[in-house]
Amino acid sequence: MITRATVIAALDAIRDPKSGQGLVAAGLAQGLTVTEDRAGFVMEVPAGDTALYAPVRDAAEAALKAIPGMARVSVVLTAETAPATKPARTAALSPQAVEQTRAGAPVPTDRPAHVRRVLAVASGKGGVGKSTVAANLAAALTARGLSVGVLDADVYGPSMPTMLGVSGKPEYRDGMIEPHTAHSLKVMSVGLLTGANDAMVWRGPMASQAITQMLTQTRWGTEAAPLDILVVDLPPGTGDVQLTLIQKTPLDGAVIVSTPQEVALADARRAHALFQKVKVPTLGLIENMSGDVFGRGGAEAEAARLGVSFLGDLPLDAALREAGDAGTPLVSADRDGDTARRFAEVAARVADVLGI
Ligand SMILES: Nc1ncnc2c1ncn2[C@@H]1O[C@H](COP(=O)(O)OP(=O)(O)OP(=O)(O)O)[C@@H](O)[C@H]1O
Repeated sequence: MITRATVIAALDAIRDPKSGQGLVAAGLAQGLTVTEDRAGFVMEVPAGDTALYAPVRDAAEAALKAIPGMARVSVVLTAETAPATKPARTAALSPQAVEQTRAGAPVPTDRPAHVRRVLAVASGKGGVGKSTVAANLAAALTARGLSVGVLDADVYGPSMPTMLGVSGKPEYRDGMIEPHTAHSLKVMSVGLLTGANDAMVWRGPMASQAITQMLTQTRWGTEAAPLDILVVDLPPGTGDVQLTLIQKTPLDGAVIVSTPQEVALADARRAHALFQKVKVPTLGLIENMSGDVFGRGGAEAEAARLGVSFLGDLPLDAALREAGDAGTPLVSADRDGDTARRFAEVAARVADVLGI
C-alpha cells in the first residue's frame, strides 16, 4: 500500500530548477493523486519553460516508479497559455503574402482547393493536449481510409513538427507549397516556416496571414486525389488571435478539447461561444486526460449543458506523450491499443457528422 507521504517525500527529493525547493513544496505537483498502486499529477509551468522542466518530469516519473509496489505513474507536463505580448519575429512568407500583410490589404478567405472538409481542433486553455488530440485524431481518420491533412496553426507553440516527426522548410513548386508527408498525413506547420525549435509568436495580422497562406497555397490535394479532411490545430485560447484566425479560415466545424477540471471547462465554454459568434458549428467536446488525476465526466456534462455532442474521452496515458515526443502519433504506433480504439470512436463520430 503506497501512502501519500511516501509519494510526497519522493517528489520533494527532486528540486525545482527555478526555486530550488522540492517539487511538492514548490507547488509543482498539482492534482496529486495517490491510490493503492498508482500516482499521478500535473506540472503546469510557464510557457517557454517546458524544455527546462522535461528532465524534471522524467526524474519525477522515475522516482515514483521506483517506489516499491507502484504499478502506474502519470506525470503530465503542461505549459500555461503563452502571454499575449512577445517580440514579433519575421517569418518566411511569400512575396504575395508580405504584400497582403500591408495594413488594409484584403485577406483572402477562399477555401483551400481540393479539400472537402476543414475541421478546427481548439481548446480554451493551453496545455490540455489539444495538439496531441489533433495529431491522433488525424491518424485515426486516415485509419478509416480517408486522406487527411494537418495544418498546425498554433502560433504560440507549433508542436506538429515534433509530434509527427517532420522537419525542413517546405518547397515551393509551381506557385504552391508542397506539404510534408508523414504517417500518411499531409503536414504543414507554422513551425516549418521558421524552424520547430524557434519559439516564436507573431503579431495578429502576421499570424493570420501566414496561416491563410498555408491554408490556401499548400497543395493539400489535387483534382484527381482530393483531401477528404484538413485538421487545423488552432492556438489555445479565446483571444483576438484565435478570433481573427477562425474568421479568416473557412471552417466546416470545430471540436473543443478540454480536461475534466472546471477551469479548463470554463475555457471550453468560452471557445464554444467564440465559434458561435462566427457561426462555425461546434461538432462537440472531447475530454482529454480523463481518469484518476483530473477525474472524469466533466466534459460530457459540459457538452450537455452547452447542447453540443460529446465526442468521447481519452485516457491519461504516458504512451501518448512518449509517442508524440518520438514523432509518431500513438494511434499509428500502436493501432490495436486501447487508446487507439478510443480515438477511432471519436474519429467515427467526427467523420459521421461531417459526412465523409
Ligand atoms: N491523454 C494524455 N495523456 C498523457 N499525456 C498527455 C495526454 N494528452 C497530452 N499529453 C501531454 O501533455 C502535454 C501537453 O500536450 P499538448 O502539447 O498536446 O497540449 P496543447 O493543448 O496542444 O498545448 P498548447 O496549449 O501548449 O499548444 C504534452 O507533453 C503531451 O504529450
